[in-house]
Amino acid sequence: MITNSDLHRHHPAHGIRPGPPSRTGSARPALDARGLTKTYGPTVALAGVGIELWPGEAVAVMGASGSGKSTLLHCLAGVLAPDSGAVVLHDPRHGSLDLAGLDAEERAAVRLRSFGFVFQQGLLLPELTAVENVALPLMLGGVERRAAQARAARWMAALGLTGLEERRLGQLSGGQQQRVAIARAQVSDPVVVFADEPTGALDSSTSGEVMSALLSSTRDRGRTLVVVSHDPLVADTCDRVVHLADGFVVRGGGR
Ligand SMILES: Nc1ncnc2c1ncn2[C@@H]1O[C@H](COP(=O)(O)OP(=O)(O)OP(=O)(O)O)[C@@H](O)[C@H]1O
Repeated sequence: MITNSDLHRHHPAHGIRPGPPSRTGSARPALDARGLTKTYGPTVALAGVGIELWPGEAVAVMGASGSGKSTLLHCLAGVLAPDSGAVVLHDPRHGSLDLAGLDAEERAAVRLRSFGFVFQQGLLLPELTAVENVALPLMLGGVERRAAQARAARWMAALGLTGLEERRLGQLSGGQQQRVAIARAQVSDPVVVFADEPTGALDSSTSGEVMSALLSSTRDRGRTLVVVSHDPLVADTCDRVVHLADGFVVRGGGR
């Protein structure tokens, strides 16, 4: 069980509003993307996409294979620069900026301080222990090892992983590995967590547990969760579904 007092102890300035999403309580979206286009040679991956992502909401992005979901996620998260359009991030700690106007190095810095990532697999390093994996984003951000690992251990406890801190990846189940990945995504207290098929490698009951951990650690703490998934059960647990087809949002882009 994740308690707000535990998680907020190190972030007194945020004014986090726990509880269900209340979009009317927030003046600005966490991320506001307008007119995003991205082509790869002759392939139009994004054809002019607009989407608002609000604090305290979980949004599923769905669509057929090749409809542009991953490209959209990568443009929203500053992994890729769109060919045109804007991706305005409102981070209460760092102000507002357009990710599309930044170079690759600046986008990497924004990703580290403002975003968290959970993928199907592959983000965790097998040679590190679980707690070292979780602490890594903090250490990359300059936090001293002992403090980073202490905060990492608190996030692991919040996600039901107490006692598994010293295990390596191969000694954890698939669901435990994904909860370690969620702890790692959360440890820097990101404004938005991006999850690309986070339950793709899991059975349905483990998938439910992982989604519930993702939702309680993001949406329920007033943060934003964006999930790309083919699984309608995953989409059902989100507040809103954005449907993409041929690089366009065909349903659900705004509030
Ligand atoms: N690096 C790339 N080079 C060339 N074409 C690409 C590249 N990345 C994506 N594409 C193309 O852009 C289009 C959108 O791809 P994208 O990966 O965003 O779709 P998707 O909806 O995430 O698909 P999937 O569900 O299969 O992962 C597809 O036609 C794809 O082939």
